[in-house]
Amino acid sequence: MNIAILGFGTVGSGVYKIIKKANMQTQNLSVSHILIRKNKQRVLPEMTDDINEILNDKATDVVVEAIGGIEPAHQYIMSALNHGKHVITANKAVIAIYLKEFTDAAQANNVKFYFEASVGGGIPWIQGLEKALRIDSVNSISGIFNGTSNFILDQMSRNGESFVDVLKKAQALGYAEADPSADIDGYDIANKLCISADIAYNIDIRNHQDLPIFGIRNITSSDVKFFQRKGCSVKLIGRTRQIGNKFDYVVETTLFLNRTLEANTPDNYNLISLKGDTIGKLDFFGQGAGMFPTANAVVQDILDIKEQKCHLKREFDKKLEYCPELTKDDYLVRSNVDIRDLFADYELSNEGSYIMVHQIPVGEMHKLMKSVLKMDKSAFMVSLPSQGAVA
Ligand SMILES: NC(=O)C1=CN([C@@H]2O[C@H](COP(=O)(O)OP(=O)(O)OC[C@H]3O[C@@H](n4cnc5c(N)ncnc54)[C@H](OP(=O)(O)O)[C@@H]3O)[C@@H](O)[C@H]2O)C=CC1
Ligand SMILES: N[C@@H](CC=O)C(=O)O
Repeated sequence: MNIAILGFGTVGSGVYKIIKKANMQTQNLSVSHILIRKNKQRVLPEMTDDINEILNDKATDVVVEAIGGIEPAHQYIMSALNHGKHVITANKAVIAIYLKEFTDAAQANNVKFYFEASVGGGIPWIQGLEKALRIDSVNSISGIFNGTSNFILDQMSRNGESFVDVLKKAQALGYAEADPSADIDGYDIANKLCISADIAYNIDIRNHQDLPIFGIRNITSSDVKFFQRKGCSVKLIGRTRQIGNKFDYVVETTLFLNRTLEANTPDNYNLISLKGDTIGKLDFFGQGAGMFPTANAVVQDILDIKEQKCHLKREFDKKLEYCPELTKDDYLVRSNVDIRDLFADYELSNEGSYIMVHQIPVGEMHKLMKSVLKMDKSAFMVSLPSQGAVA
C-alpha cells in the first residue's frame, strides 16, 4: 500500500517513522511521497512540493493530511478523495467544519475517509464511540480533550510552575497547535467536541460559533492553590448532552474532586467518557497529543483500510436544536469588579475571594461572563458540575 504524507511536522514525520520501522503489521506499507512547502529543502527522496504529482500518481492509495489548518487542507482532502484516494487526517479544525462534505465525497468515490487521530490523539476514541453506537444511543460525552491545556494545568498544580513556562515546554514537546491559543482558549476542544457530537447524535454542527467557550488564559497560580486547598483539581473540559430533540455543548474550566479520574489525568493525557443505554459509562484514557501517540492512530487507520475494516456509516443528517439552557450548574467567579448586580437573578454566596453563582444555565453563565470580561480582562470562572463528568 503506497502512502503520501502531506506535511512533515510532528504528526507527518511520526507517521513516516512508524511506517519505516516496519513491524509485522505495517511491513507492506510504503511512503511514496511527502509534500513539503515550496521553500523547503528536500532532505528525503520521497519529498515533493507539487500536490498534483501526488494526486495524479495512480500508485498512491492513501493520502495522510498532516499540514493542519483549514485551507489548503480542505481543498487537498477533497481533491484526493475525488482522485479516488483514501484519506486519513488528524486535522480536527478542518473536520469540525467539513465532516459531512468529506464523508459524502468518500462515499461517492468509493474510498475511505478516516480521522481517528483528530480527537484524543492516540486514544481509540472515535472507534470506541462508533462501537458503542452499534448498540446504544450515546446521549452524553464529557472529558479532557486537549493534551496541551492538561499539561499546563497539571504542571502548574504539581510543580507550581508558571503558565508561560509550561506552555513553552508543551510547544517544545510537540503537543501544542501551530497557534497555541487554540489549546489555551478552548477552540481545539470545541472542534473535537463538535466532531464527537456529530458522530454521537448523527448531526452536522458545521458552524459552532454559538458554542460557549471559556479557556485557561486567565488562570493564576493562586487560583490553582485555592482549589487544591479545597481538595479539587481544575481541568479544561468539553461536554455535551442530548435530551429529546435538543442538545447542548460547552468548553469550560471545571473543578473535580481529587479522587476522580479527571483529577488524576496527568501530563498530556486525555480522558474522554461516554454514556450509553446498555454499556453505561465508558472511559477512554491515553496520550492525547504528541508525535508517536498521534501517528500511531493515523497508522491504525491505514491498517484498517488495508485490512478492509469498515467504520460506522453516518449520514450526519439528523436535526437537533442547540439549547443553551439545557444544563444548569454552579460556578465560582473571580473578578476585581463587583458582579452582584449582573447576576442579580441568581442565588450568590461567598467562597473565599470568589463568588459562587448557584444553578445558572450554562449558556447564560457564559453570556454574563463575557460582560464581566469587558470590565475586568483578568476575570476567571470555573464550573462545579453537580452531576459529575458524564450525566
Ligand atoms: N501535534 C499533535 O500532538 C497533534 C496534532 N494533530 C493535528 O495534526 C495536524 C498536524 O499537526 P502537527 O504535525 O503538530 O503540526 P506541525 O506544525 O508540526 O506540522 C505541520 C507541517 O505541515 C507543513 N505545512 C503546512 N502547510 C503546508 C502546505 N500548504 N504544504 C506543505 N506543507 C505544509 C508545515 O510546514 P511549516 O512548518 O513550514 O509551516 C509543517 O511542517 C494538525 O491538524 C493538528 O491539529 C492532531 C492530534 C495531535
Ligand atoms: N494541540 C492538541 C494536539 C492534539 O490534538 C492537544 O494539545 O491536544
